[in-house]
This record gives sequence, structure tokens and C-alpha cells, in this order.
Amino acid sequence: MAGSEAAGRPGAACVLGIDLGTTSVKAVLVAGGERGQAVAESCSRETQAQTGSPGAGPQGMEQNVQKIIRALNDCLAALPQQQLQRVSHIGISGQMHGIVFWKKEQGKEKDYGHDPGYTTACGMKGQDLRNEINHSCKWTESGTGRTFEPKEVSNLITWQDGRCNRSFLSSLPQPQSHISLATGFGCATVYWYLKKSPDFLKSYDAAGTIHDYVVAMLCDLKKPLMSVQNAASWGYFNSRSKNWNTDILKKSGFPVHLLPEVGDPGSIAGRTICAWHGIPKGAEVGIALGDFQCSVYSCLTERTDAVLNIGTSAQLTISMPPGFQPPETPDPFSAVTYFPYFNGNYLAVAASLNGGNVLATFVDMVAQWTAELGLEVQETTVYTKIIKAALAQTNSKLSIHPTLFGERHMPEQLASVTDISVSDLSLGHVTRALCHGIIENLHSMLPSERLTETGVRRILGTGSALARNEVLRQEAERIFPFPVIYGKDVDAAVGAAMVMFHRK
Ligand SMILES: Nc1ncnc2c1ncn2[C@@H]1O[C@H](COP(=O)(O)OP(=O)(O)O)[C@@H](O)[C@H]1O
Ligand SMILES: O=C(CO)[C@@H](O)[C@H](O)[C@H](O)[C@H](O)COP(=O)(O)O
Repeated sequence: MAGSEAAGRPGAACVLGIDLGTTSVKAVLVAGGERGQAVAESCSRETQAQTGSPGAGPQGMEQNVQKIIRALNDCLAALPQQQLQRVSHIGISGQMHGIVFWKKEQGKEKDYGHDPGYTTACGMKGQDLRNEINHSCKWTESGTGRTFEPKEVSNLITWQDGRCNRSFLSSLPQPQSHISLATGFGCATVYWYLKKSPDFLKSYDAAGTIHDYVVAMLCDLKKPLMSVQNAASWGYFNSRSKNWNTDILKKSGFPVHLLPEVGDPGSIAGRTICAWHGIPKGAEVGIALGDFQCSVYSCLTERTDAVLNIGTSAQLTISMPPGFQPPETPDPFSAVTYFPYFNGNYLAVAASLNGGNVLATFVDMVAQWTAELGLEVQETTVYTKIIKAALAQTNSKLSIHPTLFGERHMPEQLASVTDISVSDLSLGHVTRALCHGIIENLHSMLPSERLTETGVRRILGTGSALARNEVLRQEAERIFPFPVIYGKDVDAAVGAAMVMFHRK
């Protein structure tokens, strides 16, 4: 991003960018004007939102929405009020595929209408409540102005959820979508509840991704709105016609009333219904976007760029030429899928389910073993130690195939370790081999030869797991025969803000 001098100039236009990631929430204030934009302030907070998965068993992967929103509120509370007061637009991205259910119907006045203590988003009380009651969140006064907390909202069933196994998925109707249906996709999860726990769905009348939920609350949308990017990540969505497979879904009893309306990425969903952490009422809120697409948007400038994004998961991607349309029927065994980007364009993506989450699992394992041996060690200390040890061990014959979580094109192929010799068992050897394996796995999904064929000249690196781990960067630079560039301020939250700036 250019224009760093613009960032702090008083009165410069200010846009808030948010990324509701799988591990952490990121928020940035981007300021600027005609000479470009720059990140003026940023904040991130881990959500620690992982929670139990009632009824779905060990394959379930759910997150507590209250904890995600708490991390969001903590981030905004940490940003300077005087700059929040200058925010005119809000861009929101987040972890795709997942689904949150909530209740938006107007409340029963008797429950609230006569409760003098109940106030609405904008502080309306008493008889005025009639049309303001919203079951899905409660607005309250906080130290930094009004903010909302979730109410009558389900957990977020995330993209990592594995409850829909292969036999369950094969029992579902064939989608008309260019993306193969997979477990953790919103529509697959709805079908799971429909068949395994139908009463669960009766408690809710709205659904969306976690970032669609936040947009719906900020703008008090009567019907949730979802971008093509997120709709494609749910399954049963035709990106060419921009419609849900409504006929197919209806015939199988799918509760189509839960499906959000769909809009173009970059469009405006609405305006904030009241001040939010000091951000003025009436700020324009963009339709929620995919975190991956926003990470790419934050750094992709040349058609010859490839982007390597490693957060909780990992993606290696190249942009497709304008006018490209993916095959209507996807190859379920293909490691590369096509994701809607902006302006009707597509990205070819090697979307791995194994990225930073593999390192996080290894760190957790080391911490647990240490505790079992009677010692206590903080996870942050483990990260520091394993990275330091691996930096001192530049090579390792150990071979780790890191797919702890399988891959969508090969769900049964889990992780494996081979070529284990006594001399390669140090913490440094194992960490080096693990980082090599994560990058090599992505490379096997989208090989350098294909990147070269499409004219790729350099790789742009994004995502916290890459930014915080020099060993991972070294392995990327070894494996790919292209320069790997790590931009400053390149992540999904920045990308979401830039989308808003470029619309203004
Ligand atoms: N202290 C640390 N040092 C190095 N890497 C870390 C550290 N803490 C977390 N990570 C890595 O960052 C990843 C999460 O990145 P993040 O950008 O927060 O993910 P997301 O965007 O999916 O929420 C984790 O999976 C882990 O691999
Ligand atoms: O699974 C895919 C694509 O199919 C990924 O893009 C996935 O949606 C994203 O990684 C998730 O949105 C999670 O992103 P992140 O939390 O790893 O940043």
C-alpha cells in the first residue's frame, strides 16, 4: 500500500477492515486519500473459541460465537477512538464455508415491550420497542461506545468440521456447482442437522457465515446477505447464475428459507444502525467477503503473481484470465478448485486443510507431553523454541507428509512420517521436516511447473503462520523456484478495507 504519509493526516478518510479468522480476529484502520492508503492502526486477538460439538462426535469442529465477538470487541476497543470516529466504511472478511444460525424474527413484545430496562441498538426504550426487537443480538453501552453481544445464536460449525463423512455426502442430492461439496460446507451441515437433529433447525430462522452474522447485526438486516464468494463456499450454489440450487434443495426438504440473499463481492450491504465503538451511525458496511480472497486482494498486483497464504489453513493461488469460467462439473479428485474473486473473475486455488493448524497441533502435542512429564510450558514458548531449533537445523532427512486433517480431494490420506533415523529426531529436525512438509504438500497440489506454464514470476507470501515462522518462509523459498516476497500489511483485514476504499 502506498501513501503512508496519508495515514496519520488529520481528517484523512478512514476505513475499518476486519478478518474473523479461524484462530484470531484481526482489525485494521486504513487511512488515506488520492495519494493512496496505508494502515494507520492494527490489532489482533486470538479467539480461543474452540468448543464442544454436541451430537456430532469427535469429528465436529465448532466455535463459540460469543468468544469470537468478544475478540472482535477487544480489538476495536484497542483502536484509537479519534480514528474510529472518522470511519466511513467497514470491510469485513472471515473464515469461509462455516455456518452460524440465528433468530432474527421480531420478538414477542410481551417479553420485552414492557421491560423498561430493555433498550434497542440505538437506546430506544419502552413503547418504541415494538419494531426494534431483535433476538439475535443485544446492544449495550461499553467503555468505548455501543456494542453488540450475540443472543439466540448457535455455535459456528466451521470449515474444519468433519461430521459429514463420505457416505453421508454421497447420500445428498448432486449439486449444480463448480465446487465439489465437502464436509464443513454450510449446506452440507444444514443437511446433517435436517437428517440427524431436525429440531435444532426449528429454533432458528436465519443463517450465514460468522462474518455475514456480524454484517447483519451491524446493519440490522431483515434478511441476511451473503457474497458470491461465501455462497460458493457453502455448496449448492451456481456462481455463473449467482443462484442457489433452490429446486434441488427444495425437493430434498432443505430449509431454503435459511439461505441468505446473495450479492456481489464489493457491494454495500447496508449502513450501521447506530454508533459502534465510536464509529458513527450510518457508516457503510460492505457485504462480507472470503478471508482468502481478501488476503489475495491485499497483495496481488500483477497477473503474473502467485499468492501463498498460510493462516490456520493454507492456500496457493493464481488468478485466472478475465472471462474465465470454471467447468460446470468439478473433478472431486482435483487438488485445484476455482474460487470466485471480484468482478466475476476467478482464482485457481490449491486450498489445503493443512497449514498453520498442523504446527499448532504439533505445538499443542509438545506442550501436552511436557505437562505429562510434570513440567509446564506456555505454547508461545514452544513456538519460539521449535522455530529456533529448526533454524539451527537447516536440513533434515525426516520426511513428514503433514495432512493431519486430510485434504478435500483425498480425505482419507492422513499424516505420515517416513525415513526416520536416529540422527534426525531432534526438535530442530522434526520442526524443519514439518515446515518442509506443509509447503511440499501445497506444492504437490499446484506444482511449480503449472505455475511456470501460466507465467508466474514471483510468489507473494501472506498470513500470520508465514509471517511469524522463518522456517516456513525458508522452506517456501527452497521449494518454489520463484522469488518469494513478503509484503508489509498484507492480510485479509487489510484486503477487506482496501475493497471498501476502492469502492469509495
Ligand atoms: N507464537 C507463534 N509463533 C509462530 N506461529 C504462530 C504463533 N501463534 C500462532 N502461530 C501460527 O499462526 C496460525 C494462525 O494464524 P492466523 O492468521 O491467526 O489464522 P487465521 O487467519 O486462520 O485465524 C496458527 O495456526 C499457528 O500455526
Ligand atoms: O478451505 C478453504 C478454501 O476451500 C480455505 O480458503 C478456508 O476457507 C479458509 O482457509 C478459511 O476461511 C480459514 O481461513 P484461515 O482461518 O486459515 O485464514
